[in-house]
Amino acid sequence: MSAQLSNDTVAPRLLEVEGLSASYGRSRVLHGVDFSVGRGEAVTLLGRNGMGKSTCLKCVMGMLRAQGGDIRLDGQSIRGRPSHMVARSGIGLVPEGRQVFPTLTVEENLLATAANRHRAPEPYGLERVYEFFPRLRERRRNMGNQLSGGEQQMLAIGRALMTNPRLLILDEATEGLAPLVREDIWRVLRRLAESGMSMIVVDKNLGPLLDLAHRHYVMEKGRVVWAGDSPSLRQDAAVVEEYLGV
Ligand SMILES: Nc1ncnc2c1ncn2[C@@H]1O[C@H](COP(=O)(O)OP(=O)(O)OP(=O)(O)O)[C@@H](O)[C@H]1O
Repeated sequence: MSAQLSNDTVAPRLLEVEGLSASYGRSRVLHGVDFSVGRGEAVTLLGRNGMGKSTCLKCVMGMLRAQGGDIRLDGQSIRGRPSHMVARSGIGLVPEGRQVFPTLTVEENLLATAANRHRAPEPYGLERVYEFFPRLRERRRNMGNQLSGGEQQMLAIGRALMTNPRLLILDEATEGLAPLVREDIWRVLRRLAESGMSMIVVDKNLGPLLDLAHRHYVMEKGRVVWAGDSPSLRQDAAVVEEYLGV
């Protein structure tokens, strides 16, 4: 990691999280978490339930106040920014539980999020989202609550894309979906990664994550206990067994 840190001083990575600590009430759940995402890199946060992955994402998104440490996007601190400003800075969240607007159509859902857009040279519009998700084009006049779970997930990803993210964050994007639908979602995420989208992915399915992501951070009780690339994690059966219980 030291070689990586010395690189960071030359050119900041896209996202740098350093010494992050956070609590819920009096209970501290993050104890100095460090991780980073390079441009065009897909990174995962791994670990069993309750280890602090979602809390890290909430702090990055400005949905929970970080108590210590720093969060930098392109070298600039975004710690303490409200979430709509974080979105406008270029971080798009696909939240756990999807949270699509049930009484808006697919198209209205997509356009509603575009209000918080980050300015980009090649902005995402409806057409570009529909290219990734032809199914959403077919369903564009349907209400959010008329969609299947998989379609809602596609819409949640489409909505995040409409903000023109520099960094896309996905929290449990395949949870509760049938295996074939999951595979559709993984396929789209691989296409996005291949298109150069920087991503943080939190998910329980290690196999597809090893194919999708370049690097991984394993969390245990609010700390990063292992960091490395996909080939190293594939080979490290002890880490997988001890911290991921697979
Ligand atoms: N709103 C909250 N209020 C109080 N404690 C919370 C809250 N949300 C999470 N926690 C606690 O914080 C710790 C970290 O939870 P977090 O949701 O970040 O874990 P996680 O690794 O994302 O796991 P999961 O996959 O279960 O979401 C856990 O002990 C959890 O019980």
